[in-house]
Parts: sequence; C-alpha cells; structure tokens
Amino acid sequence: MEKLIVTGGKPLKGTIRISGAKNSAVALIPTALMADSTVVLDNMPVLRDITTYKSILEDLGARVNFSEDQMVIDPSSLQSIEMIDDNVKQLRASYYLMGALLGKFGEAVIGLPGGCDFEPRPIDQHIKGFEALGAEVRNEHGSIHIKAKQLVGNKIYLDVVSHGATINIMLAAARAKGTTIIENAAKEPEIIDVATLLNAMGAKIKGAGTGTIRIEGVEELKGCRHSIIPDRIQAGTYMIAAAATKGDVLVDNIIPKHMEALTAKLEEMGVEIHELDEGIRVIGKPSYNSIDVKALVYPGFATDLQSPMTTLLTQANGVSVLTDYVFNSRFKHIPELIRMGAKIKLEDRSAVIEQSDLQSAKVKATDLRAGASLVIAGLTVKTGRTEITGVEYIDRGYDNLVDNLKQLGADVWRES
Ligand SMILES: CC(=O)N[C@H]1[C@@H](OP(=O)(O)OP(=O)(O)OC[C@H]2O[C@@H](n3ccc(=O)[nH]c3=O)[C@H](O)[C@@H]2O)O[C@H](CO)[C@@H](O)[C@@H]1O
Ligand SMILES: C=C(OP(=O)(O)O)C(=O)O
Repeated sequence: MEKLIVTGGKPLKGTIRISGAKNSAVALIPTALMADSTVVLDNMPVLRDITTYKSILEDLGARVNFSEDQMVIDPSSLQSIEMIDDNVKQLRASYYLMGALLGKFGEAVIGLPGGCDFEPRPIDQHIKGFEALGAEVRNEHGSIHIKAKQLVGNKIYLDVVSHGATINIMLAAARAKGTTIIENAAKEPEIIDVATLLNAMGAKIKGAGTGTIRIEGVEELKGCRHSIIPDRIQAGTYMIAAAATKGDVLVDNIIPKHMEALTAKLEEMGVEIHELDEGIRVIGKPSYNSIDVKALVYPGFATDLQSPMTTLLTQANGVSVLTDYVFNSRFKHIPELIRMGAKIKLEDRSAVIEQSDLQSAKVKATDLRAGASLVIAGLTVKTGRTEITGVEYIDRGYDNLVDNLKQLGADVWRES
C-alpha cells in the first residue's frame, strides 16, 4: 500500500505550471472516438483516469499513443461497442462512452460507471436525454444497453443542471438527424472545451457555456488537433495550499477567468491575489477572516474545491460555514480532518468550521478531493509527519503532485 508522507510547516514558494484539465480530458477522449480519422489531443494530463481511459479505448479496438502530454487517438479500427469490464467501473467519466458510441454506432452497451463514491452519482438525466433523442435504454444485469434506429434531434430540458448529462447529450445529438436544444444546460469551461473539439471535428454546436445549447446534427465527424484547457481544480488546489501555508505561489498556465469564484473568496478572507494574463499569484497572510462558502454549479464556487477549502477555513479566525449545493453529502474528508485536530461540525448539508491548530496524524483519503484536503492539512501543520493512505484516489486527478509540491519547497514523498 502506498502512502504520502507530508512534513508540514513550510510556506510554499515559487511557480507551478498547471497541466490540462482532467474533467475535460475524460470527456474529450471518448469524443475523439466519434471521428473517422486521427484526433490529436495536446496538453493531456498524466493521471490514473487517463491511463485507464487509454486501456478502455484499446479494448474497444482504437489505436492510442500517449507520450509526454500528447494523446493521439486513431478510432478508424474501432470494433466493439460492448464495454462492461473493470476499467469502466474505475472512473465516473466512462459514462461519456454512452453518448459517443450511441452517436457513432446508434448503439452502446456499458457497465455502470464508478469514480469517487462520496455520494450516489445518478444518471437519470443522461438517460432522459438519450430517450428524448429516440434511443431505447435498458439496464440489464448491471449494464446499460442503449439503442436507436435513428437518433432524432429534440428539445431537452434538464431537471437538474448536470455537467455530465449536458456533455453526454451533446455527444449523441452531434450525430442525430435535425436540431437538439438542451435547456438548463451546465455552463462549465469543460463543456465549452468538448463543444470546441466537436466543432473542430465538423459538428455544429452553438451556445456551449450558456444555459441553452443548440446542436444541429451532422452526418460525419473528422479528425483534428485540439489543446485541452488548463485544470482549474488543480490550479485552485495549489492556490488554496499557498494561502494555507502562508506562502507565495504563482499558479501559471491557467485561465484566470475560470478561477473567479475562488479568487473572490480568497480575497474576502484577506489573501493577497494578483491576476496576470495566464497566471494568478497568491500571497498568504498571517491571519484570515472567516467566511461563508456555497458550492454551486458554474460559475459558482466549484464543488471539487469544497474539500480543499474546508482545510483552509480551519486557518481563519472565527467560524466559517461551507455548504455544498451540488453534492449534499460530499464530506468524507471531515472525519479525517477532525483526526488532525480540526474543529468542524456537520449540520445538514453544511460544515461549520472553527479556527483550529492542525496536528500531524495518520489519515485516509476516501476520494480524490478529500485526498487533496488532507495533503493541504499536512502541509499546514507546524511539526510532525502526516501519513496519507488512499493515494490511488489522489493519483486520479493530480498530475505530478509530489514533484510539484517539492518544487514549491514542501517536504512530501511517497512510501510503499
Ligand atoms: C454542476 C457541477 O458542479 N458538476 C460537477 C460534478 O459533475 P458530474 O457530472 O459528476 O455531476 P453532475 O453535474 O451531473 O451532478 C450535479 C448534480 O445533479 C445530480 N444529477 C446529476 C445527473 C443526473 O442524471 N441526475 C442527477 O440528479 C447529481 O446528483 C448532483 O447533485 O462533479 C464533477 C466532479 O466532481 C465536477 O467536476 C462538476 O463540476
Ligand atoms: C470527483 C471527481 O471526479 P469524478 O467525477 O471523475 O469522480 C473530481 O474531479 O473531483
């Protein structure tokens, strides 16, 4: 079993370059399968979710080359439409194969996807969308069977703003006959990224990034080259870590606009922030104001930064309240933070966080962002060695974490 060992007490200092976004990449890879020839994806992050996706594509018969930060996907030899193996269950985003293969072949069979299980991750809105496009959807022995004689465009109103359902429906609709309109669509930058790739492949999509997306179906999609947007969640995690350790870090190669909800909250706490063209410099202060944070759909505060933010709020004077309106019970990091001395109470869907002196301890990452919150806690404690197990979750989403933190002056290493 691998562990991360963190010896805290040092302010993070220096520059960190952010890789491509996981939550874009895991949607762009299946999107590439819809082309009739090679798609080149640049700025690909090196993460466990990405290598798992590469194996899934190879099982499907696609040829994939992944080196440095570039993935080249040749889908011309794609054979199978049946995906029920363990790899599919490793990651939530394998569900984008439903939309991609339904669009391409009119049919898909896929095992129910996995991912971080901080709470149930329903897919009813994805299915509602596929059905509205004319597909028949059946759940048989843990696999979803989706089939359509002909996908036909339709107007689809999402009951909840869903990042995943918006992308999945957009994928299938790109090859449907006629026009699809998705109302109450999610607006995240990753959705714009997928629409940008699809349009470069020949799709006709307008409105991605707004609440209404209009997709005119096309008969073929071709190969192209696309560069993945920077990872706003990795960037946000390093910004929070810089503030928590009272450091001075330039988070580089990002789109500052994507960070606005976090930047506003850090400023409200009293953190010094300098926005540059492609970077944000975060300068920590000796003390911070307590604040309230509400995790909401984009452009609100990202649910994925809720757990790292919990750790930072233990360093603010007074009492802060953090509420997650996207995932009501995404709080598995809290018992572990309490083990490290955090004074946090859970009240319904909110964490009530008091200023706390964190101490080193042996803790467990139960999901990806919970893991990030524990790493930041370990960096923040003044003395002692924090041991974090569940490293496999952290590896799902943080490219080169140990080397990046070492570069910023932290004492962090892996132990088997
Ligand atoms: C809107 C939002 O912030 N989405 C986040 C969500 O995306 P992800 O795509 O995983 O989740 P969704 O956006 O689909 O879910 C948002 C909400 O809708 C509900 N829901 C979703 C689909 C569905 O068919 N039925 C349903 O009820 C979910 O339970 C949740 O409460 O987690 C990702 C990983 O943590 C984040 O990167 C995304 O930014
Ligand atoms: C939970 C996450 O990923 P996934 O939805 O892929 O499980 C995340 O990115 O924070």
